Amino acid sequence: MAGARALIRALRRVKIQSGRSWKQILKALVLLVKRFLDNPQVSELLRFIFLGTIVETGRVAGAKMVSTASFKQGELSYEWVSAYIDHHKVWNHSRTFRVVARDAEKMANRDLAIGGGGDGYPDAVYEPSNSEPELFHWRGKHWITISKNETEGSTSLTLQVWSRNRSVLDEFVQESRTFYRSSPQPPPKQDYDYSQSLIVGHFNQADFSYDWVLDYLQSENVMADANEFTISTKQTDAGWNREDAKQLVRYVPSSNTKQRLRWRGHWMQVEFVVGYEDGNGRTSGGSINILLHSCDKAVLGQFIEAARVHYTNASISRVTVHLTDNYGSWARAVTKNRRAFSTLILPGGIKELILADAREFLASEEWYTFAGVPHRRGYLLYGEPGTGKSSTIHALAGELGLEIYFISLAAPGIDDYTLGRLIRDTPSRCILLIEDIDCAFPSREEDDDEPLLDAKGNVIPKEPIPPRSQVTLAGLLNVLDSVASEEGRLTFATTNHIEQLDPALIRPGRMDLKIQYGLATNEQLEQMFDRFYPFNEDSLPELGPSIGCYFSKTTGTRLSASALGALAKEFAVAIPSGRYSIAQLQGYLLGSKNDPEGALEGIGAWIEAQEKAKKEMDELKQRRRKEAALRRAAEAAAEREVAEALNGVNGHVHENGHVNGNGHVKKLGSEEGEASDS
Ligand SMILES: Nc1ncnc2c1ncn2[C@@H]1O[C@H](COP(=O)(O)OP(=O)(O)OP(=O)(O)O)[C@@H](O)[C@H]1O
Repeated sequence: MAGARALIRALRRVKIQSGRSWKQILKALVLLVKRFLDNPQVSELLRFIFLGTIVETGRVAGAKMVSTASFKQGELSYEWVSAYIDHHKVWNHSRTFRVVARDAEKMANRDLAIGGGGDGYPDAVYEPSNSEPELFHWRGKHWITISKNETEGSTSLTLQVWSRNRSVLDEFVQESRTFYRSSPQPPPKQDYDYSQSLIVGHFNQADFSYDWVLDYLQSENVMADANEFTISTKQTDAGWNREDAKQLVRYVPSSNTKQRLRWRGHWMQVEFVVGYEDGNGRTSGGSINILLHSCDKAVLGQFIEAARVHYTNASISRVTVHLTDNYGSWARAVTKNRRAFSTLILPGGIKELILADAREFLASEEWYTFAGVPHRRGYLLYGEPGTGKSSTIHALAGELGLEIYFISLAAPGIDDYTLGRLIRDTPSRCILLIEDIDCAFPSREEDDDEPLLDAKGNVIPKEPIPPRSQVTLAGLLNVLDSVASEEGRLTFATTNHIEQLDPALIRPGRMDLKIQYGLATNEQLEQMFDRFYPFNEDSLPELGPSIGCYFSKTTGTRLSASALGALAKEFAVAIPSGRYSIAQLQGYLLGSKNDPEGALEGIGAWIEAQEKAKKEMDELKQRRRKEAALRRAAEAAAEREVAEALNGVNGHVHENGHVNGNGHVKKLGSEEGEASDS
């Protein structure tokens, strides 16, 4: 408007100054404009401006008609949209692909694979790559152009939704998300860090939750989808292949394989990171990483709780023993079949006493708190080897439903510091088992005798000397008294040499109940025979000898319960009481598993052989000791002779000042000697 007014004012001034009429002035003006437009450059410029205005107006109007969104790989939203458009076969008309070799069976859109006809060889699969925009007629009413861009390792999808209403894009994204969440097809394996959007849980092998999760995942058959395995024949790996738990070859997850499974409506990715093996064949440092397709932390909590409950239930029939690694951490757990308490053969009332004591202790936590007494209890089981100390602890753990945390004080890497850490890391209500506690104190005299030889000149093995421990008495006492030991923990220590233990270690408060395990009494021997040869009425004699059904060698008839009882009594009295361990006799009876009469018949000869071997060994030891004593006496006499001879010389040397103040003779040829000679 301002421009038009200025033009009118200018024309007025021209009219006044020139004295021409308005008609003449306008005519001149039209002529001027016409000349100007006749100039081709000017007209071209004007046309350009005109067209530009139209295009720009169209573009602005068009931009209001389309919603654009891009999705970058590495973001979960990319996976939603990608899975959704794969499902709708958007790329089927594309002409730009990358061809990869995959198993077409596992592809979301199998139309993009050139199948090999099930020949067991990978198929050629077309993966859409940098593409021209593809048109997708979504829900039959909205047009969406989708293009894929790959530049320098970064991939993205760009969507243009042709609608004036942005809510169409919202709905599309929402639908992709829902589709992805509820898809029966497992989500693709993720290599990206989704910790910003999803819950990620790391379960380290050193933590007990690792065992829960491992056990739980085994039961969920997580390996079903895997295509990378380590083949194992170890019994401890049983479970990853559930089809036949007894088969010898097992498929265990290889390092860093990622498996997907759906858990209570949530997809999760399980990454199994294999640890490293130490010199003793124990692995540590492994982990299980779980990427949970949820951002609700409560879901992770539920998962852990489910794993814990599953583990606890599964352990009811088994006893779990936790072992340490070479670095002083809890490394792995092994499970053993529970040993029935009734299979322990101990003199009257001992096992009942231990069980009742432990039960009473576990049930009286409140009392301990009330009385201000640390809630812990120590048991020392001592006595001859092979008399049932370890077996008692395993049976007790099964009976009380507790796990065993086993520490060998002689294990490499266990010192005062690591021992303290191990104890701190054990949960409350467990059995802490410290085996061969005497090896913590190197007071035991080393047997430095020369090896004993038998009649044939073979070396007779010595009684094994427990390896020395780096743990000190003070360190062990500290750990036993520490606050960390006050949480309802039963500490069991075993030893074959109670006489070598410091009284401070076994005083009440540290070791509250001390139980001696002796060699088998007649009562125990009878019980043992009964356990080996029980009578089972239900066993069918026609099937031949079996557990609970034995036959007489002389008559060929089945042995009755009373006949077996009589054999047991005879067996017990045939063996001198307190002479052999249960383990020794167990070894003997294993040779006549289905033959009680044979076991009784052979026991005399067995005892004879044992006694003979023992006598020979004692004689040999005695002879050797005598020889060693004689040899030492001869050596001492020879040393004395040399010393006396030297003393004679020293009488002379002394004058030259060569005997030191302590009466010790300086070594000839030593610096001092040489100096004085010169
Ligand atoms: N009292 C027992 N009752 C039942 N079985 C026993 C008994 N004593 C020994 N055994 C059997 O003998 C074997 C060794 O027993 P165990 O390891 O419990 O003995 P230990 O006293 O702990 O020996 P060590 O002192 O050498 O460790 C086991 O197979 C066990 O079944």
